[in-house]
Amino acid sequence: MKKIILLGYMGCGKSTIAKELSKKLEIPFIDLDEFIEEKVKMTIKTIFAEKGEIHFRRLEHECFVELLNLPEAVIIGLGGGTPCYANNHELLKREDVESIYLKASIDTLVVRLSLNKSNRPLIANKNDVEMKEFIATHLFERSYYYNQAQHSVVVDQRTIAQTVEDILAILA
Ligand SMILES: Nc1ncnc2c1ncn2[C@@H]1O[C@H](COP(=O)(O)OP(=O)(O)OP(=O)(O)O)[C@@H](O)[C@H]1O
Ligand SMILES: O=C(O)C1=C[C@@H](O)[C@@H](O)[C@H](O)C1
Ligand SMILES: [Mg+2]
Repeated sequence: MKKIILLGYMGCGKSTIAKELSKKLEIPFIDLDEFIEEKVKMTIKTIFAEKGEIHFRRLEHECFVELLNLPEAVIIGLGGGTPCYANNHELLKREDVESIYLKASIDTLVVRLSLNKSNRPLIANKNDVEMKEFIATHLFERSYYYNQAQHSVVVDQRTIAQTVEDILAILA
């Protein structure tokens, strides 16, 4: 069965949008970050701190493949970095998936992330000015991978409900 994959930078709204989409489509939603945390019984923050990012990226790839191999239809919300490592971006092009990039501007990301950054290890220790600089560079580096998705929707100035409608139109 087809998998619907939502991807994009931290804070673009993957988890929020996927939850709503899941209600509308009556297809279960699995958040890759949460799946990883449950599997190894550690938070992402602790995995980064104790095992390092390379270990996390390997685990993330294995878990992503495991979810793609599930027999049933599911909505998968990727981690912010998932498409950018381990050739995961190639998996976004598979025929049995619909991959959708939630495209947010730097300003949108700064607003959304400044509200809740403590659980996001890559930005947890940055002030607002450092965070904007970091996001600008990082988003530029990552855009190539995000743009490998089959579809993209701009999420700036859109409510959660509007973005869900935009995605439903793509899937129709
Ligand atoms: N229109 C909107 N669409 C989606 N999220 C929004 C919107 N407006 C505000 N938000 C908020 O943006 C924040 C980030 O959303 P969310 O946690 O879903 O992002 P994410 O892409 O899953 O991030 P991460 O990669 O860190 O898991 C949340 O606090 C959410 O409520
Ligand atoms: O953008 C990233 O590289 C990350 C995003 C989060 O979803 C987590 O997967 C982790 O904090 C790394
Ligand atoms: Mg999320």
